Amino acid sequence: MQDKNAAERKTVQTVTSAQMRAIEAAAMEAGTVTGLQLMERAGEGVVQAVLAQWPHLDHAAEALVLCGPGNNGGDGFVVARLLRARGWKVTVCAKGWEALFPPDDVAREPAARSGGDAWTNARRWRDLGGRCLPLESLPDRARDVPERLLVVDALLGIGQTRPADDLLRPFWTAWGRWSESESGTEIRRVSVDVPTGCDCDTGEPLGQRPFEPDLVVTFHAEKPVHARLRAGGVRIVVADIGLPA
Ligand SMILES: NC(=O)C1=CN([C@@H]2O[C@H](COP(=O)(O)OP(=O)(O)OC[C@H]3O[C@@H](n4cnc5c(N)ncnc54)[C@H](OP(=O)(O)O)[C@@H]3O)[C@@H](O)[C@H]2O)[C@H](O)CC1
Ligand SMILES: [K+]
Repeated sequence: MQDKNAAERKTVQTVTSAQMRAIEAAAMEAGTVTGLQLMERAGEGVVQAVLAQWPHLDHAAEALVLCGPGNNGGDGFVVARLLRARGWKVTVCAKGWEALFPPDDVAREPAARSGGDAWTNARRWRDLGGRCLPLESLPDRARDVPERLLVVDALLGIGQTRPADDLLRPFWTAWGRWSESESGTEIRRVSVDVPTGCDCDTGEPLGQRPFEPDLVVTFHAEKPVHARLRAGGVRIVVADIGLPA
């Protein structure tokens, strides 16, 4: 008789985005955790999973973190800060954070976004001297791509609701140019929580071409999209961020 626990361990818990948000809200409501703690643990989980998957990248690779306008982007700013603290060269390219990183370097703090956890982490990145370039600033020549590069997709997560082509276009355009790069360039791609351009509850693409990660690090439990990604050969890691089962 198969050990019941082993069977349980084999079954992967799957939750929908709505269930995820309810679990998160209940934990914050109960005062057992704050959104900022969850975001920090999410970023830590991504970094640990990347180092476990590709230990040779540590101290040897550069990171390009793509941050979107919401909390998925907030996770990205945490990842950027943690990798920089490990000595990585980190470039952040983002959409939706222009007020904090204006081209004229005079930060404006619009009321709209200030106060959220993502805003806090974007400011932490700025306050340690981190810069934030527009998504259109991605290196567009193969020779400008470092020998070892980690691309972090923190554009959209479980909050994506519509085609993401506009957000992904700058990346796919640059990617097309990078693929001409000399052999030996190693580019690894990791998605935070959910690949941008994927509906996490149906697994269906949102737009023409979703981000194509080698690794996805999700939080607390898989979402329905992850089984489909795993079936397609993508490595899925579930990071524990301290939420109750
Ligand atoms: N416990 C947890 O699950 C934790 C999750 N974290 C991270 O938070 C994200 C979810 O963050 P959220 O802000 O809810 O959503 P996203 O960041 O995925 O999306 C942000 C907003 O982007 C807009 N949106 C939606 N689709 C598009 C699109 N195609 N193009 C542009 N913008 C889009 C939308 O806002 P609108 O007002 O424009 O509709 C989204 O709200 C989760 O995935 C985790 O990474 C916590 O950090 C840790 C705990
Ligand atoms: K993502």
